[in-house]
Amino acid sequence: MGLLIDGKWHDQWYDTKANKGKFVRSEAQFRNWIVPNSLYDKNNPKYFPAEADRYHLYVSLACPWAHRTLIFRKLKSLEDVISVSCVHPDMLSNGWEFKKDSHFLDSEVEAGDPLYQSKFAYEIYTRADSQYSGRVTVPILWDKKAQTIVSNESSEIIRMLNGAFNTLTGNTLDFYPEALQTDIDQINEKIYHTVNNGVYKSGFATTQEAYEEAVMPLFDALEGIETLLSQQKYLVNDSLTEADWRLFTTLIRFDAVYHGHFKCNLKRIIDYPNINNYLQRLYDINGISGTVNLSHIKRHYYYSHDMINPSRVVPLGPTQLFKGVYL
Ligand SMILES: N[C@@H](CCC(=O)N[C@@H](CS)C(=O)NCC(=O)O)C(=O)O
Repeated sequence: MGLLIDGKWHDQWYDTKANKGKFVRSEAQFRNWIVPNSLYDKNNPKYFPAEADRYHLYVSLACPWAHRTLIFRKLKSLEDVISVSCVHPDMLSNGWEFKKDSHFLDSEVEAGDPLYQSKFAYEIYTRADSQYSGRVTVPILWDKKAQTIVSNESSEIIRMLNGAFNTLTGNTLDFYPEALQTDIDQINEKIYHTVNNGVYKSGFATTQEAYEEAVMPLFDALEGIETLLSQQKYLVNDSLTEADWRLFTTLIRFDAVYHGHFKCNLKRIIDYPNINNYLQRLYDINGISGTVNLSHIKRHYYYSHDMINPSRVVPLGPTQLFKGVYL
């Protein structure tokens, strides 16, 4: 675990001392946009055109943020338009690595860096900006033509995948429809702070206060979601939207890693009947179960974060991913 400073790799853990034991997530730095051809303006340096076989996604199958982008690639029929490859689940002193390892092969996503045969993900960042300073995170949306990073912010990548490539794929499903955008933004904001990032704030906290400050709102939010889902099918009424997929990637990891490893153990997801039915509904959508790789998920968290789990022993359970789905 580490970061780049002026293009040089430094091995260091998150500095929670500066924030009274709290984990504070840094902002992603590459924030360009792939836009539909009708909106493309070559004079705007932030805009990239929607083209087939031009972009590559570097993901970790363990990472909930990267998982969002894999889901959108699937939902929006982009498998033949945007290529993908994944890092090894162990994120150690060199950060994410492109190691091929027969124990962690995935049936859908190839391992490694097929474009440049890099050893480490930080090489992708320095290829885009040789003086880059900051964290080396996944997902990375890479432009093979301009040889640069379009975006390393999952919430924005999924918006691009949702809307920019429709004329190429003919897939016009819309998970961020205009009429629901205010509601989606509102629920996203709450769930991001309390749940998506809430599990990390709990797990990476280095004081009791910082931990409790994160874990209590997390479970309040889960109770609220459980109640909401007793009245409606999805987070925004009965429409399946981006908000559901953003929540899904945290929920699907919860009982396997966040409950134990991140000390989010007031309850398990399996204890919430409505959330379980909801998870089942999402998991059963065509192609989604194939984006969930529990062996990468468990190995990554328990093995990489040795300051939380010094023995690096990976627990065998749980036996169910959620109610009714056995591992
Ligand atoms: N804002 C980013 C966050 C991505 C992120 O933090 N990814 C984690 C993996 S789950 C990572 O790569 N962490 C490496 C690090 O922080 O050094 C997004 O949503 O795309």
